[in-house]
Amino acid sequence: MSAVLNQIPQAEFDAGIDVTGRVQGQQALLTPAALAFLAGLHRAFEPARQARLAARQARQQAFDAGALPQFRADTAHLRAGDWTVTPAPAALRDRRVEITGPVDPKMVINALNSGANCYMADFEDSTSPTWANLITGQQALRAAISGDLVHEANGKRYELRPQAEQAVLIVRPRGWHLDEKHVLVDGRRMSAALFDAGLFCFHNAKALAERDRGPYLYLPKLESMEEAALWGQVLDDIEARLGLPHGQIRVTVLIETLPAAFEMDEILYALKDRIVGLNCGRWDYIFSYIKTLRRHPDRVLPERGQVTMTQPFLRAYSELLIQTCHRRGAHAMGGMAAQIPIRDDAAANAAALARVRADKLREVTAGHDGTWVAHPGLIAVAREVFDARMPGPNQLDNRREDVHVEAADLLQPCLGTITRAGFENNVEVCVRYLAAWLDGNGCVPIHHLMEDAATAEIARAQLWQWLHFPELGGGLLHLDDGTPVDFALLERALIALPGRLRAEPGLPGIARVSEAIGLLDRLTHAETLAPFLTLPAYERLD
Ligand SMILES: CC(=O)SCCNC(=O)CCNC(=O)[C@H](O)C(C)(C)COP(=O)(O)OP(=O)(O)OC[C@H]1O[C@@H](n2cnc3c(N)ncnc32)[C@H](O)[C@@H]1OP(=O)(O)O
Ligand SMILES: O=CC(=O)O
Ligand SMILES: [Mg+2]
Repeated sequence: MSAVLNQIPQAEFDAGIDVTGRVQGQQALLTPAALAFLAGLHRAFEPARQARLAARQARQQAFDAGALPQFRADTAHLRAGDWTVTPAPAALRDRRVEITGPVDPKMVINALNSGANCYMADFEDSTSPTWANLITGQQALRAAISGDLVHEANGKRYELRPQAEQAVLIVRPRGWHLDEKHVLVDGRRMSAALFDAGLFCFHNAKALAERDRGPYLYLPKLESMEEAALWGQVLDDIEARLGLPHGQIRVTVLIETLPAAFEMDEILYALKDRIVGLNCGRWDYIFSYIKTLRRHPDRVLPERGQVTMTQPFLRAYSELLIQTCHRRGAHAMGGMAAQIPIRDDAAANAAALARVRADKLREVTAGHDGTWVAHPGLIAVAREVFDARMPGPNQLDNRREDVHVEAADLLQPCLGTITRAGFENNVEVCVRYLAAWLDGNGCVPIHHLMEDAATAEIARAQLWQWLHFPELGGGLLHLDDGTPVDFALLERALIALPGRLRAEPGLPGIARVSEAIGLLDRLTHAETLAPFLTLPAYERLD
């Protein structure tokens, strides 16, 4: 890359910005220039962010009143048009295996060294956004990029492999809906998305450009083309202020909300100069299906474990994503199987790996260009499956012209049941995950499955919808053994939990279990489904 970058702008102390969090060493990140840069982003884009969040609410009101998502009439010309996105940079042409994970220094080193093609460093679904986690994560990424990151834990020293052998770094900032309460600009909380993405780009864009890379971002939880366009404006502005060439920052967008599945072409178009691909964020997508259609009793989902990617509505979503991406020259990334290695039980471990293998085989056969793994122990399985079926760096030329997905296919009801084990598992996952999250841990293994904010949201939203089913006009739901699904059932499950959890030694977040139970109880009793679990939980963090 030959572009000459301007110096990062120097700035005077900005009296309008107030940092309320304190973590050792944060001054090196939150310099006057960095803070002025963040304040500039806030002042330029906060009104537009709020307008987009209000538009989400208005759209949800229409869905609650009976409307169903549909393809937009006003953008039919974009869907019909013949255009493609800017080709991927060399570093992102082959991304067959991407490892994801939180941003603590050990994880960052392990993920970059893991042998995966890319590492998605996650400030989102798998990070509990305590101030300490955010600052430590930004420090770790900055040190990793400059080659200085080392870490010591449990008598072991962690060092990075040479840069040429490291996974390509992609960073996932938090979504539009979240605030960063530790940074106030003119007395108002700034957007968490702008904080994460802005701070990362401010400190690392130049060093990445010198390596022929750029800040590469994964953008989560978008609901519309206008939200994508807002990201486009933000990234244009970041590039202009940092003196980066236009298009240096490249993005992959997660299609993980039901409304966004109806605007995939539009989202690609809105970010045409910088988008590299779309990703099937299946867990948030299932959550969003429940949330969007929460007042449509004819579309209630069965228990979480039965909602697999082979269900017709999920198959339609992934196939439409592949077809849309490949028509536009963009990568169609697959998603995350929830199984993780099981250390102390060989048979269970083999079964978990077989589930992962089957999931990856489905993805590569359908035409995905790469996939996600949650744990280094799964890289070999994913790579083997993709290597066997994808000889080139990607399969953009697999156009999937056989796919014909209509709105009704994306909205199809899903057959299945609710068992007692399924109901109780939802309760347990919510409580255990919330307790861990409140304790600062955003990703935990529960019953040998990876649980993060997205998987926990499915459990939380299902409980709300099932328990409110009579008010939604659906009548009382019953478990497959005939037991009514009512608040008494929830109470019985909640009462039994603390004793059971205390018996498990070393459970993450055990001290916060009562608080988690209280929060889940309030969220499930509330008249309306709260848009995100992490909104009320965040008020209790730190
Ligand atoms: C819906 C979505 O958004 S999916 C994307 C978000 N989710 C994720 O990114 C999942 C990330 N994964 C994880 O956090 C973890 O793998 C968990 C919580 C699922 C399991 O964690 P653990 O039970 O602690 O894993 P385990 O003990 O087997 O780890 C073994 C080693 O692998 C490392 N490891 C585990 N997962 C990862 C990872 N994703 N990236 C890098 N290293 C990892 C551990 O740090 C540990 O290293 P060490 O031996 O040097 O101490
Ligand atoms: O972010 C990924 C998802 O599945 O949700
Ligand atoms: Mg997600």
